[in-house]
Amino acid sequence: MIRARGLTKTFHRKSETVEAVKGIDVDVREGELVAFLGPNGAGKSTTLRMLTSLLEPTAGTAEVAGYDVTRHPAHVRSQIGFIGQGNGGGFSYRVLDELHNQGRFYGLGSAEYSRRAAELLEALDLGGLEKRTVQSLSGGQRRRLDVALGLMNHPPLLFLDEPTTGLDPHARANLWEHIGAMRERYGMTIVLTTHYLDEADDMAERVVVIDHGEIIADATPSELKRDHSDDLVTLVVAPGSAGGAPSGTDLLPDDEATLRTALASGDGEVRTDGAVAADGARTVRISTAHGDTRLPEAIEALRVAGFAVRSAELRQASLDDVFLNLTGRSLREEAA
Ligand SMILES: Nc1ncnc2c1ncn2[C@@H]1O[C@H](COP(=O)(O)OP(=O)(O)OP(=O)(O)O)[C@@H](O)[C@H]1O
Repeated sequence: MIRARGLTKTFHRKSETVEAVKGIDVDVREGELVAFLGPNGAGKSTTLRMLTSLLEPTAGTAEVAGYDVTRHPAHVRSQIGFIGQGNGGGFSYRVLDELHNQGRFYGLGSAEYSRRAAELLEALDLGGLEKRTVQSLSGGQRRRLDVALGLMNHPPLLFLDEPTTGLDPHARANLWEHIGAMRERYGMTIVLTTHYLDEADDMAERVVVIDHGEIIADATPSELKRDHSDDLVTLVVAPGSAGGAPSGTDLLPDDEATLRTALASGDGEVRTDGAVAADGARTVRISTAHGDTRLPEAIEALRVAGFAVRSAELRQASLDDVFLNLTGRSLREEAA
C-alpha cells in the first residue's frame, strides 16, 4: 500500500531552515494498522501530508496505493481517506449535507452518496444526528463524523492524523471501537499518528517511532518492548526460616552473595538495594525480558535457598521505556 524511500521535507522560512523529515524509508502492507508515534514536532504530520500528496517532498519518493505521490497526486487522492488534525466538517452545515457534499466532491452519483452516507451514519453511531449542525455535535461525535467523511469514497487506505487528541478517555475508547469496526467491515489499511503511548501499544499492529524527522524504530509493539526495554521484577526479601534453609540457620538477605547465588540460575540483571530494613528485609530488582516467567522462578529460587519473599511486583515494559531507551527522553513527559 505504501512504499516510501528517502522521503525528505525541508522547510525554509526567512532565515530558518527546518529539516522536518530526513530521508525516511517506510513500507505498509495491505490490511495493516500502523501507528506513527513520536513527540510534538517529530515530523509525523509532515510525513502524512507527503504520503497523502498534500505536500510535495523535497527529496525521495513515495508510492501510495500504487501511484507516485508527486506524479499522480489525483490518483493517490482517489484511493485514500485523510482525516487531519482539525475538524473536517463546516460548523454551520448539517451532518447529512456534509456527507452528501463530500460524496459529490468525489464524483459519486446521488443514489450512491445517499446510500453511502446512510451506511456510514449507521456504522459510526451517528443515526438521528443527520439534521443537526456540525457545531452542535460533541467532540466525539464530530470526530466520528470526520471518520465518516474520510470514508465516503470507499478508500482502501485511511490516514488519521492524531484522531483522538482532545477527546476524553470515554470518547477515545468509543472512537477506537468504531475505527476497529470500520476496519473489519471494509478491510482497510490504516495509517495514523499519535503521541498516546497506550493507543499505539493496544491498537497498532506495527509502530513506527519517529524522532527529529527520522525513523528510529519500526516493529510490532511487543518486538519493540522485547528489543529495547526490560520488564522489572521487584522483590522484598526477608530473612528466611522456612523452605530449604538449613535447620538452625537464619539466612540474612543482606548477605548479598547468597542472594545473588540463589538468583544466578535465571536470566536478567540482578540488583540489590543498599538499604536494609530494621527487620533485615531488603529489595532486589531484576531487569529481564521475560518478567512474567522470571517472577515465579525467582520466588521459588529464593524460597529454596531459605529466604522469605515478603512481596513481589512485576512492571512490564511500556512503549515509553522503549522511547526512553532509544532517545534518552520520556515521551510521556514530553506529551504532558
Ligand atoms: N509549513 C511549515 N513551515 C515551517 N516549518 C514547519 C511547517 N510545517 C511543519 N514545520 C516544522 O516541521 C517540524 C515537524 O512538524 P510536524 O507537524 O510534522 O510534527 P509532528 O510530529 O506532526 O508534531 P505534532 O505531534 O505536534 O503534530 C516541526 O519543527 C514544525 O515546526
